[in-house]
Amino acid sequence: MMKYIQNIQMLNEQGELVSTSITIENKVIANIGGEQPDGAEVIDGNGCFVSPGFVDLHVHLREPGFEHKETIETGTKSAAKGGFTTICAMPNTKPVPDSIENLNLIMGLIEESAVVRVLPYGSLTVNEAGEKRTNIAELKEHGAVAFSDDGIGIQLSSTMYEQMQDAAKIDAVVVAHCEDNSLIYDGVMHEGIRNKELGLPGIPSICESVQIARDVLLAEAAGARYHVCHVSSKESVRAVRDAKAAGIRVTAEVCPHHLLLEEMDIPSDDANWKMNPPLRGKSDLDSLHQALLDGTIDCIATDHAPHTEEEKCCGMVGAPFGIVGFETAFPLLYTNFVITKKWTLKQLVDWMSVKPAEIFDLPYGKIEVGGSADLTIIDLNKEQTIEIEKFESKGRNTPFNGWKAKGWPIMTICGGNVVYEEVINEK
Ligand SMILES: NC(=O)N[C@@H](CC(=O)O)C(=O)O
Ligand SMILES: [Zn+2]
Ligand SMILES: [Zn+2]
Repeated sequence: MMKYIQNIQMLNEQGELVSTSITIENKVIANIGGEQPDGAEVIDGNGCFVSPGFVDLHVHLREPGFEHKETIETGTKSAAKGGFTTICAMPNTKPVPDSIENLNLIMGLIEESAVVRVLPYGSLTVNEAGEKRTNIAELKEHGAVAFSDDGIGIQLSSTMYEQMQDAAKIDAVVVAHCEDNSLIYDGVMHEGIRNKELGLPGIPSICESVQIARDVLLAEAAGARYHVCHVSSKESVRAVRDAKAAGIRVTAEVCPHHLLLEEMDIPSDDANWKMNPPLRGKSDLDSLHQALLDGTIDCIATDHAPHTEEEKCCGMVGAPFGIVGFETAFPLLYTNFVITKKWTLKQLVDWMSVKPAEIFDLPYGKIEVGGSADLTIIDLNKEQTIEIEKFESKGRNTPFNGWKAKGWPIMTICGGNVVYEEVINEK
């Protein structure tokens, strides 16, 4: 089976858009810029931009165990609509992928209902309880892409250190949600200015940065590859920057919401603005931007975290942390940072596809002959208002409802298959 995508624009090495065509044969890219082969199905790109399918190292699909929030089917349809073709699913499900049996169960569910490539994490501790260590070598052999207890920080230094030592032996990446439980203080948003105005308990930045500082030293001692989840504060940025300068094998991700919003944007005690880590101050936001530009932060990850309307209805205290991210990530970042000339399109594409794939040694994230045909066709001129009612995700929990943005994916191709196609009369 052959597909020929004609009349599309691709980024070259210099970051310029050039007109080209792409031939797909079975699951791979067979040719770039070639003639239309006989018998190929023709897809007209209408002069749109073609990006490597986005790669997201940090997502929550909720199945098994929390299907009322999201399922692998709805989560991956949401990912496809957002232009993502490879997503790494965090292990805070029920059961937790902490054993071969549980990991196999999850991989079976993925096989049954995922529309894009889902690579599951294994957990670092049994049931993400922070006590008994999992056998990560065994989990890796059975398909775990990397290891994390996302949702909760690893409190005990020795647990983290010993898992890092095991990870180093098999060249696995330890991925950390950094949060010192003794520094949460029952907070629901950033400990800064806005939480005081709203009368809500705050989470200080040290809750995150202290654990990152600990972990980079542990990673150095263990010789492990260490990746920091959702960096949110300037002190955390500094800890990562210093660690990189010291030659420690650390990488880091930042989420779109932490680049777009800060604490003073929070309009009211509304749980659609509640996520972990919280939106911090303007100086933190500025520092995250600087860190992306200077390479301290390596990539962008959505931390897509769906919850139900009932769970998010009634103020910050009591609501779970998290917001959805797949269907708004690219248009928001493109509109606010590429159109405004803060970033180039190539930088954004690198941070959303090339770099994340490299961090986990994945053979995706690039458009190259012989590579997997993972492509996202994007109409950079199409302007649309974000409407939660139109989400494929079951989650409607986002602070971005009603925002206008340009740059919408109109077709997503994963492993040669069209997994999302814009319905023209959708409006
Ligand atoms: N980010 C969040 O606010 N929530 C995530 C957990 C996590 O990423 O820490 C979730 O699973 O809901
Ligand atoms: Zn987390
Ligand atoms: Zn998460």
